[in-house]
Amino acid sequence: MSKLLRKPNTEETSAGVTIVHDVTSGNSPLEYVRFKVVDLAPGALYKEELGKWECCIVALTGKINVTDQEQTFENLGTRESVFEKKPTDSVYVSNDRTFEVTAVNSARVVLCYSPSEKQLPTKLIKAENVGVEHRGKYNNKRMVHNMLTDSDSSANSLLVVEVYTDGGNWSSYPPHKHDQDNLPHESFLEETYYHEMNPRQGFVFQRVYTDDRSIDETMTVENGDVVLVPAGYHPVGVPDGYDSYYLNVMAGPTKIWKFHNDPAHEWILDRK
Ligand SMILES: O=C(O)C[C@@H](O)[C@H](O)C(=O)CO
Repeated sequence: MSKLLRKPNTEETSAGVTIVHDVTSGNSPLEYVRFKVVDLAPGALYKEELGKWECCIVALTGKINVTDQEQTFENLGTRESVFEKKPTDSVYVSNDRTFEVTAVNSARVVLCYSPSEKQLPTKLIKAENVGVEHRGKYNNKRMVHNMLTDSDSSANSLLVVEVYTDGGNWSSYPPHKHDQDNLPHESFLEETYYHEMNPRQGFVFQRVYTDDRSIDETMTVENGDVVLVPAGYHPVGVPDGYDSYYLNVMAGPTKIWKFHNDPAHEWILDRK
């Protein structure tokens, strides 16, 4: 299996808590992005001291309470399935704080991290304040939920978006990359993809490749998988009959998303 593809863990880690994914700099090629998916049974508690990491806690499905031990936000979460295709609530918690998440009912929580030194206020990102964007034409249509964008000063480094791609379409396409710290032309941002499919037995294909092909992996991605993008172009193709959801976390030395399209395929954008 590709080193860039991670399968979900289904074994309970402690009472009512399953760490489905845990991508760290120790077990991956990523230095700027850490990523975790946690399943909580009703009433279960997950607690973490952040140290020098900022974190965006996404109420992916189900309902949760979140506290940073000063403020508490209750009944966060808007959906039972990501395929309800409506935005959800998140909480931004800065470095050097401790947070707790308690499940009100059965919940899946996504934790998105990047290195951070400067403390910022804890912030509730309410579903109704998440920007919804429609991109693309022909078979390149997708819908994006912008939870933390590069123009949002709520976080130091983190970018978090959700992307819906209907069956038969492509996204992160034409292929683009952001692996050179060469602004204003291109920024360096690592990225993770957390994928789901509807119906859940579906699969999508994701290719991650660099110009020199030192990375060139084409992966069959199934429900609940994570794909790591340390560098390179990273398009996603979705077979007919199945809808795709993914959540992206991006971070790097500068919080600017300035991507570079693969020149071989950029013409896709110029079609009338
Ligand atoms: O517009 C899309 O297809 C989504 C992608 O831009 C995705 O968020 C990404 O690849 C970011 O670099």
